[in-house]
Amino acid sequence: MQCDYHDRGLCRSCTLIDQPYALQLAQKTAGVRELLAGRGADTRELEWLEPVPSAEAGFRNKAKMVVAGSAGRPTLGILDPRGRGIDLRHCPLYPISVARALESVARFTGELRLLPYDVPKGRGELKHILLTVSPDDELMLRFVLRSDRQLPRIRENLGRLQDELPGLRVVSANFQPEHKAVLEGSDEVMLTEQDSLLMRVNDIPLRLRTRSFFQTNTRVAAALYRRAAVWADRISPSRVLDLYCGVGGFALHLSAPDRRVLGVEVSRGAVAAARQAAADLGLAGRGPGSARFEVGDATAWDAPLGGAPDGGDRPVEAADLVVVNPPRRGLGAELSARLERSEARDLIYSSCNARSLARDLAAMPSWRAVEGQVLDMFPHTGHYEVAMRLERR
Ligand SMILES: C[S@@+](CC[C@H](N)C(=O)[O-])C[C@H]1O[C@@H](n2cnc3c(N)ncnc32)[C@H](O)[C@@H]1O
Repeated sequence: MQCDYHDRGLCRSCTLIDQPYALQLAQKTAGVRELLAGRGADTRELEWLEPVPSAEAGFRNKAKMVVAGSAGRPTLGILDPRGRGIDLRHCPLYPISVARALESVARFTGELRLLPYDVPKGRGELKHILLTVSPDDELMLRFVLRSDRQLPRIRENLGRLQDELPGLRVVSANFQPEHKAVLEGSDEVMLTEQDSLLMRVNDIPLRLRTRSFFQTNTRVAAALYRRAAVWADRISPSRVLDLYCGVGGFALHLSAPDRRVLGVEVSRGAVAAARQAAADLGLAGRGPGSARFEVGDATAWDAPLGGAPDGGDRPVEAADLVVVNPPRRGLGAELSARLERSEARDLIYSSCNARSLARDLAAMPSWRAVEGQVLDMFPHTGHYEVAMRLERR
């Protein structure tokens, strides 16, 4: 893929962009095999499935843009080493609809003369623009501001931006008052009535709220959830536990009339969104065919899963199939130990960091890896997703 920003030395985020895509994919596949084999995971019976490639351009569903420049002529992109803005609004990783929307947003903030936050001087109001696009080309826009001073002006004029961007469904203002390199703060106000973006993935109507995680490459995420669903159908579990469930991508793809699915996630907004999607699909409740979501720390989760033979609740360790999809840091010692002594017979581990995956698998010697697949969620970088199916030895 060719990128002007890269060729002109303005952006170096895509470290592998000069390598042909097929080579990138082959290196990722070879890299994960080597890493797992070298760290003590039981991979003797591991069969690798064909890797899932990504589109080379237009695959990222979320743009996280630092705003800099002047009030009348903002830049949306990154900062150079001296804190000056580099405009990346036509970055080829984003779909055309995102580039168009960023044009409109830049014009809008310029017309309102919202002063970009100046990092070296610690002055200004507008820090970041966060824009997410759904598979139906609908948009969620979040203004990250230093304070609420400019909020009334944004509110008053928002109708103009909505007229220009008919797909703009969700708009919010997030406040990040501190002078530090953090993308967003903990306070957020909605500027539209609609508070979640419909993210239809494989016909499952997931809902994304403002501060929740969503896989950044929607098409590859769709392949990941389909892969997990195929594995689950083969395993045919009656109780599924989805730890680190986010807005419910795995849990809702794995639901079936004879299964109870429980998702656990630390973010309240994500759990609310997952519950809404479950209700939309008619999966609310606790019985067979239900998908339930609870707020909790996955590493310490001990609420009951439901479905005991006596009609009562069973401990969570009694899940037949556990799905884990942790952040880059992985499961850690505590959860690895719980999975090691759990009653579960099957485990699906989806990881965006093969190093922490390898460490966790080495800490769970009673599990053997039987199938694995690299899913290239992040082309042109060294990162990738890897999905593993494990069975109790
Ligand atoms: C890689 S994302 C996976 C989300 C989801 N499985 C999906 O496919 O979109 C990791 C998720 O774990 C959540 N998380 C982080 N630490 C957690 C913890 N200790 N307990 C539960 N959830 C946690 C994050 O909020 C995030 O939603």
